[in-house]
Amino acid sequence: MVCKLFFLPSAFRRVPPPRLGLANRAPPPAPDWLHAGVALKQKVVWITGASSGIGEELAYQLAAVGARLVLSARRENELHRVRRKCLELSSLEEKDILVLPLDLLDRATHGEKTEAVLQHFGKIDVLVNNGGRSQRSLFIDTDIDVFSSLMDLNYLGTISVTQHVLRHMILHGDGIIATVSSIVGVVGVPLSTGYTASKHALQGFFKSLRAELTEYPNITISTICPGPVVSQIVQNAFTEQVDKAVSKAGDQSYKMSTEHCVRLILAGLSNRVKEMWIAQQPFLLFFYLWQYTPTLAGYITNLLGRKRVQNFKAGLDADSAYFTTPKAKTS
Ligand SMILES: NC(=O)c1ccc[n+]([C@@H]2O[C@H](COP(=O)([O-])OP(=O)(O)OC[C@H]3O[C@@H](n4cnc5c(N)ncnc54)[C@H](O)[C@@H]3O)[C@@H](O)[C@H]2O)c1
Repeated sequence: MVCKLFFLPSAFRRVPPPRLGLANRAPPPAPDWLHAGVALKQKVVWITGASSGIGEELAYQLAAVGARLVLSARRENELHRVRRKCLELSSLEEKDILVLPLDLLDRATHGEKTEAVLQHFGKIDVLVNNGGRSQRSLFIDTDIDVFSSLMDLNYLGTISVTQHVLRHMILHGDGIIATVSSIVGVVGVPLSTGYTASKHALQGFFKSLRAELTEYPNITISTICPGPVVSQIVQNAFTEQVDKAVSKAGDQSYKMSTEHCVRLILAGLSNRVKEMWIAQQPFLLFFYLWQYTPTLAGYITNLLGRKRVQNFKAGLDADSAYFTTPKAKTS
């Protein structure tokens, strides 16, 4: 049975409110039940997309609990920056953190990258499939190439690395494959049709893979579905054309802090939770509505979505438009 970890409002009342900004990142003291990350001490954890946002913060909090790390993304200099900070924050030694540049789109290299990790550490205990990009554009105005790029990166890139690592875990008989999906792996929202499709693809893929692996009870397939979290995700999102950048990332003040999200992810991973819904209200409510009352969920999403589309078309900050009257034009 798929066990979900629901982060209920009562659970949130036990931790300090999220703080904003990646710069302000010293974690507040966490209650005992969240210190479960210590179960990952000495484990070899490979994080893709470790150069910013959730992946970067995962590196810091995993280093702090003594996990040995493989840091992957495309920008090697950024990975070295993250590695230096991990060493500062922990008692890990240089050999405990491997910087391994990796492009999720370059699937031909994923086998040799996996071999490089095995050569360095001899094993992989946890793979965190975190690298990915979002989308901010209307379907009607978006090149089909953007949809292809989103699937190549978020879906095919992820399952390609997974396949190589899983072969090793099957030999070893143990491990965790954790994939950062999204709230849009469960619900549907406007302006992110291709992104939502790629995360739904991951959800379906990993549900099926989990069912294929019942002979290996010690291999855990975990999907992590965050709501909005402070990161570079909107800034890096695809738009109407593959090479067109988002003009302005918009307000992040309504999002969960990266530190808080990652602390909850570590609690889930330590307990081998198979699906995690991690969000502040009102986003958490949306998971429940889409899961249990989809007709009502669709009705509410259409009401909010209509406003979001109108704001987007008017050049306003569509992401904060759910809650506030947007003031700033995005371009
Ligand atoms: N921030 C949110 O609100 C949110 C919500 C739900 C899910 N997510 C998911 O969380 C994950 C991390 O995103 P984030 O929010 O930290 O955003 P981010 O943009 O800060 O980080 C994304 C990471 O993916 C890496 N990446 C992008 N393309 C890559 C490629 N071709 N090869 C290798 N690495 C690549 C980036 O370099 C970066 O390290 C993503 O899968 C995203 O879909 C984010």
